[in-house]
Amino acid sequence: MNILAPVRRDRILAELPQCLRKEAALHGHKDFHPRVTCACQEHRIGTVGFKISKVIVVGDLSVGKTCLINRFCKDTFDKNYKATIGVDFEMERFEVLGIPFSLQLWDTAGQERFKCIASTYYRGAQAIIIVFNLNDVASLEHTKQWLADALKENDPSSVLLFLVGSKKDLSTPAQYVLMEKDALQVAQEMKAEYWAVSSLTGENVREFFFRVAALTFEANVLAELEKSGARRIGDVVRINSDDSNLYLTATKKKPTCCP
Ligand SMILES: Nc1nc2c(ncn2[C@@H]2O[C@H](COP(=O)(O)OP(=O)(O)OP(=O)(O)O)[C@@H](O)[C@H]2O)c(=O)[nH]1
Repeated sequence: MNILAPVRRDRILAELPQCLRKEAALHGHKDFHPRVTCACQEHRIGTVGFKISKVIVVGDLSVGKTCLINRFCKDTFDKNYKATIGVDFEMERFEVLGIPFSLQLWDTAGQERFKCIASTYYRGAQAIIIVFNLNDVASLEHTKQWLADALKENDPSSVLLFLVGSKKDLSTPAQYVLMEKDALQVAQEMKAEYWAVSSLTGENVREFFFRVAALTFEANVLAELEKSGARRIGDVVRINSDDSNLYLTATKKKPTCCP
């Protein structure tokens, strides 16, 4: 029996959402990777692991991490500051290329005194969102330390990074241009994708989280296909350590559309 309600109609991704700035994008492809599209079309998406991805949101206190998550998940905005104590958690459900997919969004505390509690939740993230305030250059400088701390608990070669400037509504266009120049440079050094958002007005919030969902989904499916690649027809399977080899033979119809 399926006890989950259907995914909201406005959480369905049939195409790859585009980046904000090509200079600092995780990749500039227009579509999902062909292997991912193909595997989803044929429902060859294997084990369940990749259908949920853990995402942690880190950054200085009061940069707007909680407001960012609340704008996306609940479409609310609170102008009063309430510090996050340790961590909070939201689960957001999507459908990507016809496949149900969820993001676990971990909102962590920026205040120093709660940081050690929050950091115990960093492990096992597939994506790290590092937030800074577009009107506070110190918060941008601190993003490098936030990233270093988060990466101590994660595999830097497989985790996706997003650098997000918040409170865009408070910047004048001239201030914004200056800040963006520095932020793009930091994003390029970190190999992160850059976004600028406002949780007050909602500018770019939905676009940003759709991009996070799409890219983590894509990375997960590719990793899953990579793992199961060892079990493809024609591959050598080594048994024990006695040098005997077996070759997998065709037991299933070969996929028709895979590159
Ligand atoms: N104008 C404006 N204010 C914002 C925006 N986002 C957040 N704020 C305000 O900034 C303050 C801090 O926001 P939070 O989301 O609680 O900050 P946080 O990063 O979660 O803070 P910690 O939990 O201490 O780490 C609140 O008063 C929010 O109303 C925004 O986009 N525009």
